[in-house]
Amino acid sequence: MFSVKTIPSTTSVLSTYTTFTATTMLIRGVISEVKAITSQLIPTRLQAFLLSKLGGLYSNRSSQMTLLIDEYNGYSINELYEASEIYLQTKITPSMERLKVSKAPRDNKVTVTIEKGEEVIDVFEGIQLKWEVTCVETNENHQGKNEKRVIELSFHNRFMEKVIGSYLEYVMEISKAIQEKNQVVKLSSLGDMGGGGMDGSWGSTNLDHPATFDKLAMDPALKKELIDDLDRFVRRRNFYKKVGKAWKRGYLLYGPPGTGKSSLVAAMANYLKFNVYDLELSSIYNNSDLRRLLVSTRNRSIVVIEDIDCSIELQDRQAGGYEEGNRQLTLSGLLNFIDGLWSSCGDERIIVFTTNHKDKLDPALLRPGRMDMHIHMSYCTPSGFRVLASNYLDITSHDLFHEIDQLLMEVEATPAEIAEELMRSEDADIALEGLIKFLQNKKLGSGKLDSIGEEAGLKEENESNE
Ligand SMILES: Nc1ncnc2c1ncn2[C@@H]1O[C@H](COP(=O)(O)OP(=O)(O)OP(=O)(O)O)[C@@H](O)[C@H]1O
Ligand SMILES: [Mg+2]
Repeated sequence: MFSVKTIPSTTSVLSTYTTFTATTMLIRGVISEVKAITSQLIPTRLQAFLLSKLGGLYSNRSSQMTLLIDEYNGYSINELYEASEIYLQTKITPSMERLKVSKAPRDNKVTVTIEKGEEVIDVFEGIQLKWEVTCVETNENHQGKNEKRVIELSFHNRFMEKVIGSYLEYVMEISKAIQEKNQVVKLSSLGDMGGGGMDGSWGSTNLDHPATFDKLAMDPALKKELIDDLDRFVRRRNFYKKVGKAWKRGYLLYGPPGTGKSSLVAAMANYLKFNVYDLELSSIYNNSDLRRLLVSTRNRSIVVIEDIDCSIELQDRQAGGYEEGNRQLTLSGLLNFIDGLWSSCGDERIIVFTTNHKDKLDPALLRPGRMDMHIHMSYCTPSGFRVLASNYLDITSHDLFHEIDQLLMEVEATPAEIAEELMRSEDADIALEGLIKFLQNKKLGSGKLDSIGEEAGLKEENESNE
């Protein structure tokens, strides 16, 4: 029997195991071959010497098995790495010499993680395991660095199956529970955002957006429909499996600027606790970049493409510069990834497109089944105004509400505009009067009014003109 210590370069647990078995068999094969050859050609003493050397290469090694857990798995994040990192946070002891501490804007506490070079000893069902955080140099560029972190897990090789079958599962479970407890929704964008890569990889930060469905001024029935739709979506894992559909959902948000499309995306993310990937198409040059980025997004996430009409237009203009067929980002490329490749390589994915001009969109995007729900975000209604008044002024009724309701039915004002007016004063009377003035001005189309009296007069005049 020869024992080997394999250092598989792959990070997948299953393929690690396969490599292990294959390598053992290969070495056994080589040794028996050498035995066969040496017995024919080489004197017996030399034979013994050679075999002892060759055998020693392996048999003198310890029976220790080391699994390497890479930070990246090709272009995508290695979930096992993340899980291990989080799990190791629970194993920190005062005897460690170096630890890493950090705090992200929306986190309510500091995070302590193990720094490279530190070791952690763990015991699981009687098995002793050693964790070690290391750093290796690499030719690939990850987030602007030429090194990547690797976590090593060592144990006696006879526990291989148990470690892979139960221990790593256990590590994943513990880390998931910790993540759920400290859940902070992340926003990932292209380019440099702290941890972000200038190399065109995702950089992420905590999504520091307070938007929630409660605070959103939108048609109450539509809001309810959307929340129900999201609830149904996350509940239906088995349904999607059963009908053989990828577990994803697409939403198209359309409406004028300032009606809350971006806020709605944040509200969805905060509601579901899904991370958001802000995919800016103008910084992507071709379909393969797009593919790489989409493949490296995680499960339980929302990919947002804002202003889809402009993004595609921009790409078309650039297209002139990129003549070679595949060096180009195309709408059909985008749709292919959304329908095909990307959607089948992950779970619980939501994609959101926003646009100010639904009519300008390529009909391919609007085809039934492509975006599951089209959501119209529109000008502020009286019921929307109630939500804003309660958000900004903490009031649920006021004498001036009736007049404002009337104006809102005649004037197109976005929730963003109303919100801006309501923020002008903490005094509800002043703020609401200011809002009335603003709406009346808008109704007139122009002109500045000085006093409420004049406004009332102008309003009547205006009405009689109509
Ligand atoms: N429906 C809304 N409910 C509550 N607040 C809103 C709403 N719409 C806009 N606001 C306020 O206006 C600001 C701008 O809105 P937001 O960025 O969500 O609009 P948008 O529709 O995405 O605009 P654009 O088309 O320009 O991207 C928000 O931060 C929020 O304070
Ligand atoms: Mg927006």
